[in-house]
Amino acid sequence: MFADLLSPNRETWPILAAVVLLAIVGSRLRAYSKLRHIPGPRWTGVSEIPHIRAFLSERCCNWYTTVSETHGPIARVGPNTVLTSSAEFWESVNVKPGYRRSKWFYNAARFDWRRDNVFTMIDTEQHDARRKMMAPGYSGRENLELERDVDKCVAKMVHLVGSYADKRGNNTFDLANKLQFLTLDVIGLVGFGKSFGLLDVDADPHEFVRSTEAGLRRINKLMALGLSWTNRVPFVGPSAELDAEKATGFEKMLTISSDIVGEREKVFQKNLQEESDGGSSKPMKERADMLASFMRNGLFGDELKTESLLQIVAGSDTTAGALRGTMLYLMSHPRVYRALQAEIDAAVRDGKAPNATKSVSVDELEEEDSIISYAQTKSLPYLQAVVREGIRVFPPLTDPFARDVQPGGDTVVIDGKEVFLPGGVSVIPSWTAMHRDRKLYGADADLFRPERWLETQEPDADRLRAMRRTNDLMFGHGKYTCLGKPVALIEIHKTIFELMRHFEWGLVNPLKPWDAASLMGLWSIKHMYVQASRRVPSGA
Ligand code: HEM
Repeated sequence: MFADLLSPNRETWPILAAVVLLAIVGSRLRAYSKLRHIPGPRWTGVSEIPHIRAFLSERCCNWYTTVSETHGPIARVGPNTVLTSSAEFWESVNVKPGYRRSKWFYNAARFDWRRDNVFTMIDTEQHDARRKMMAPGYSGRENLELERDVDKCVAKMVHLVGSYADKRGNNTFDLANKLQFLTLDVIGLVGFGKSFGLLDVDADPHEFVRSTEAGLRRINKLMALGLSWTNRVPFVGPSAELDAEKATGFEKMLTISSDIVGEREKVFQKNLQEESDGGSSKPMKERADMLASFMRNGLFGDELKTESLLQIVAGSDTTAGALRGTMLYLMSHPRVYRALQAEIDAAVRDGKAPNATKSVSVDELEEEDSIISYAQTKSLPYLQAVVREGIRVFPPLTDPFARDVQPGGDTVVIDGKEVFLPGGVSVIPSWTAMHRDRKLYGADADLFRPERWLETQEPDADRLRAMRRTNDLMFGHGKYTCLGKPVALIEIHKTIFELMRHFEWGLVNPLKPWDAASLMGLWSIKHMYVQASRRVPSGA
């Protein structure tokens, strides 16, 4: 009989087929039994196909929102995966010691098969040690040039938009594209001490934008098909080896960043040597920026290059997404648009913001104090509320950022009910559902209404605190909190203030304001055509 099965004939084929079928059914039933107590869309208990299809549609976030609305704050989206819109639970997932990042998502985000960066590190001790070396550089503490660098780029952005506003004839332009130039230039200057110069030439000669989108699309597919592990396979996974021949794309980005980092490291090491030989303390005289801080904290060589490249990937699409979303909602909500401009004009009149309205040349705009300072933006409550509301109604992150439940499993309380999660199950945040939770934000949670951040006083102080905590989750939590949060917040507040102070905005096609795809948890947005015209602030 056994010998017959090894060399099947007409009679043994059906037996073989039945055994295979039974094995498949058995494995699916075992998979189903794991999360059968958690509701979810049909087939998700036994198959990954619905989730894979959602990833490949490049609108997975929409599916997540529907699933959360239909099945509640914890829902099953695959035989081993749950989705949560509970802010409290997601917060706890990020601080409980046994939970760790899920390989299937974070491995896909690797851009070199040889090494991880701080974002892709699964091992928590390794992650914590690397993060410690980098945190001072990302904060303003050891990065004294941070705000000034952002100012230079925002000034160039205002100048570029002004050049379109002054154009005769068709003066429309793709705001999504210009905002990406801005965020890339900021990362270049803040992270490497050298801007990529995209705003200067109003072009992307090395095709950074196109290549980033293509790279994200590729890894989105890898992740969807369960092939993230290939990113760790020697010579199969992506490589950070330089190909000097490549004049464009990700390789060019790599060459440019690698050259700058290499140069800076040489100077740093030389100064360090002189210092230890008894010379002056030159390393401290270096540009006090992110790179210098990383090196002062012991990050060198390939690790330094990898982490520097991570800034570009982690910091450009995210911040550009937040800016695009907020500008779109402002343009489509005239009441909010006018209220923000009224606060901006009053701030300029009352001396709470620099009066730069007459200065239109880029040199003048770059002059000290022509761009609102970050400290000044904090005295503008409506602007603060607009920024919070912008990332709430249009979360700049879309998909996974998954975590694995601790090996022994965990019993969690969601909406007052105890739920057991077996060890190794992946937990995914449902960003939009979490940030539009009606119980927390009220019946109008879907509406762009910045006032909600201002009107909640006693006896609702607790609710306001909960709203802020939930909103802050957009930048991660605990030891995974976004390292670039200070950079992003400085950039977003300043940019929204200056774009709304200097220009009136209109959408070219309100029926289809942009083309958007969700790739690896980030928005890839283009074709956001707008018209901007110069404005004279009231009372100026
Ligand atoms: C609106 C803009 C941004 C948003 C919404 C955002 C969001 C996030 C989130 C949610 C995480 C945590 C990921 C996780 O839980 O695994 C994160 C991590 C990170 N972000 Fe951001 N980010 C933004 C801008 C930036 C910028 C501008 C930079 C760089 C200058 C940056 C650099 C990083 C880095 C290096 C990490 C990894 C931190 C770690 O693993 O310890 N981000 N970001």
